[in-house]
Amino acid sequence: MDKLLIYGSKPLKGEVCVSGCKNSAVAVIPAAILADSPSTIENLPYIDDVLVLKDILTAMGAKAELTGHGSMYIDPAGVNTFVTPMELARRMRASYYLLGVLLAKFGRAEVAFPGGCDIGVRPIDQHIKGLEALGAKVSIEHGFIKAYTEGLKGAEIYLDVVSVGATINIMLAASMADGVTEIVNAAKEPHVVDTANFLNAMGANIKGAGTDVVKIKGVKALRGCRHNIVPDQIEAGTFMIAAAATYGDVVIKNVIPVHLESVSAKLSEMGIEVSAGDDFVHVKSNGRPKHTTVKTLPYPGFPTDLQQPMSALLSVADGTSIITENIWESRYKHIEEIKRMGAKIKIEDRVAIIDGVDKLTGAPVTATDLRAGAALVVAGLMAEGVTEINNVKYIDRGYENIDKKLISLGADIKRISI
Ligand SMILES: CC(=O)N[C@H]1[C@@H](OP(=O)(O)OP(=O)(O)OC[C@H]2O[C@@H](n3ccc(=O)[nH]c3=O)[C@H](O)[C@@H]2O)O[C@H](CO)[C@@H](O)[C@@H]1O
Ligand SMILES: C=C(OP(=O)(O)O)C(=O)O
Repeated sequence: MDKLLIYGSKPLKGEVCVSGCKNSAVAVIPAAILADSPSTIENLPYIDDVLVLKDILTAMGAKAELTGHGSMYIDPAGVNTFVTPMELARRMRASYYLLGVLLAKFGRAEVAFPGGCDIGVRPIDQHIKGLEALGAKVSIEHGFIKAYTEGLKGAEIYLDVVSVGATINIMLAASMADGVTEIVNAAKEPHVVDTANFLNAMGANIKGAGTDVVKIKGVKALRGCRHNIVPDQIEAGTFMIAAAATYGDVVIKNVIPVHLESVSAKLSEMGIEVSAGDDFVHVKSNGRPKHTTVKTLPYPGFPTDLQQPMSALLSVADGTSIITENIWESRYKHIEEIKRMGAKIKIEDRVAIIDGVDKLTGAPVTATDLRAGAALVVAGLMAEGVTEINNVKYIDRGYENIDKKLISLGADIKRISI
């Protein structure tokens, strides 16, 4: 298992290009098998989740091939099963999108219970409620979610909680249902919109993605298309935070600045210079950030996926900062690790009280999940001395070449393969 050695206290300077969005890629790739002809997906991040999905589709009979950097050709013609391979499906969260996809395609789906980051209880009751409203019978048996329908029919579905996964899964299933589906209290994240755009490019009729109410008029068939994945706003936000943490001066390219408004606003409040162009943001910091409060919320609120990297930055802010994690109840596992580096943080239920210290010092630490890993990278970049990050596999699930990109900005990082 790889580890990273970060020799910290080096300001990041220069330009870095953001890859395609993980959470969009993991929805669009399975969606491609809804079509009756091949698709080419471009701007895909080269990360473990994408490679696992490629293997899942291949195991199910599709032709899924990487055709150059960031590009995957998917021919669904050979897909011959409604059962997902358990071992592969459990290696990621978003394998559950095959539930909506296979139900729409075959009227049956057997999808292994998904894995993904251990950041709290991750129920799927809203996915199930939505699929049942469309006319599926759903049961949980032997580690599989099994769904069956005589024919999906459009319905109005009110989500009790704003859920990215449930919104996308229902959209996938409803795209070829008979009649109109309305998802009320839908998630508005950029990856929800990107998935709807992909489905529409294949011939679906989805309106309102990016608002609270998504309307899907079912169509008889979908055809393959070419699609460019939107930039990853979480990777972009991580680089923005890393630039601020190292008193750096970084232009982050290939982004959609409006997707980053909550992060830009928060960094600006903390005294960090943030400016934006059409497809880039520029982050410049000359000194210690001011303390602040952060509350994680569904989009367009501050994203939970950036809470962990942000907490690393706040550990050296001037004064006491308060973070409230409203989405996942166990998303503070990185805090014990950052405390080994000298941070002063107290957790009370969903609130982290962070007393900013003058500096962090490098230590051996372990990533417990993807964004915990990103937080430790940010901490390591600003710490005095060497930080050794173990369990880098979690980081590789969601960041393409994080070490190489940071090295290109002047960081001193070594990857050790054990
Ligand atoms: C692959 C992917 O896109 N992952 C993202 C997705 O995860 P994921 O789609 O799993 O997260 P959701 O948006 O569904 O979860 C949001 C909240 O709703 C709750 N909930 C969710 C579903 C459900 O059926 N019942 C229920 O109660 C969850 O416990 C959580 O508190 O959105 C999260 C919130 O932005 C991000 O942290 C993840 O990076
Ligand atoms: C929690 C995350 O991912 P997943 O839902 O794939 O586990 C994440 O991207 O931060």
